[in-house]
Amino acid sequence: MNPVLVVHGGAVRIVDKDQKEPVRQGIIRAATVGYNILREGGSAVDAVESAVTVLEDDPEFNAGFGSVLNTDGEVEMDASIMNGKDLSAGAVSAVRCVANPIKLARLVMEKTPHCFLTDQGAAKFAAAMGIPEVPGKQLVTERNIKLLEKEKHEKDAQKLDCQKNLGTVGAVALDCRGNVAYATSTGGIVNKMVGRVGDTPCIGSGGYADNDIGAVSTTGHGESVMKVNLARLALFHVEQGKTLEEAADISLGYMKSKLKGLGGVILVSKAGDWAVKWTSASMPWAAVKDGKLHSGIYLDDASITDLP
Ligand SMILES: CC(C)C[C@H](NC(=O)C[C@H](N)C(=O)O)C(=O)O
Repeated sequence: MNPVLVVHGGAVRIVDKDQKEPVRQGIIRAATVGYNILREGGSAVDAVESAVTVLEDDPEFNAGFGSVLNTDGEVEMDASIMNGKDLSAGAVSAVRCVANPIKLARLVMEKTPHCFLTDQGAAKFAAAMGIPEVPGKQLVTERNIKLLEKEKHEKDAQKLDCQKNLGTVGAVALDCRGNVAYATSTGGIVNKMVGRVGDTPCIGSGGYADNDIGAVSTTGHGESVMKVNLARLALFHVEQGKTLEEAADISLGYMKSKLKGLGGVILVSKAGDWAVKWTSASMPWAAVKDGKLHSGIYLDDASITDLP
């Protein structure tokens, strides 16, 4: 089986001119790291975890270091991961002082009898697993302090603003043994209430993976994504015989028509097909298959190159 790796860097985002290149570079770096794991025979779970870790460490994206701030000016992060082989899943929400929430989500999946830990319990578990605590302030970037200030001064703060600098991250993979997996990680939405949990850690909303169908990772307005179970909905349509592109269009279209919710999805099928779709202004993405790297940010700027 030829491995496939797809990553995204969030939806509803107008990438500033001076940010376009670092965003593209970050996405390509993550795709390359993930794909190299698959190429060397590694598992889909390892590949998606590593790709998302690269993006959590990159301040250009709204996950890990670079996460947007809640109304108290703090970082609270959500993440989830799923193994399509046995439907095992792990998630964390409202975690504050870890560098890589996706690694913690994987530990929840593999080292506990549960699939979802939150807030203080997640922090305790992280400490028990020997994950170093990072001071919350270390995750806060100057850009996100400014973004929160701007958001607080805007009258219509609840309205989705396409100028906001956002960038939830996610990955899906198919490995050479035919296993699929997804990972998604986010700082959520700027100026969110303390304790607000979005779609990203919710299995079926932030992502889904089943070897009999494929894998999906989502981004978008969390309150909308959750209400339609966007990831599972997309895979349902694949199960019903739709192509990946059709399934993505139908499920994103449903979210838009029912809730005016915008977002994006990346998908890989068990057969090794892949698709990327969004209803927002843009979505940085990259996909690697057969050594070819496909990437883009807007609708009309997809490019194909050989993987370095
Ligand atoms: C404004 C939104 C649509 C932008 C999008 N945000 C998320 O994906 C947030 C995540 N789904 C949540 O709700 O917690 C982004 O980061 O690109």
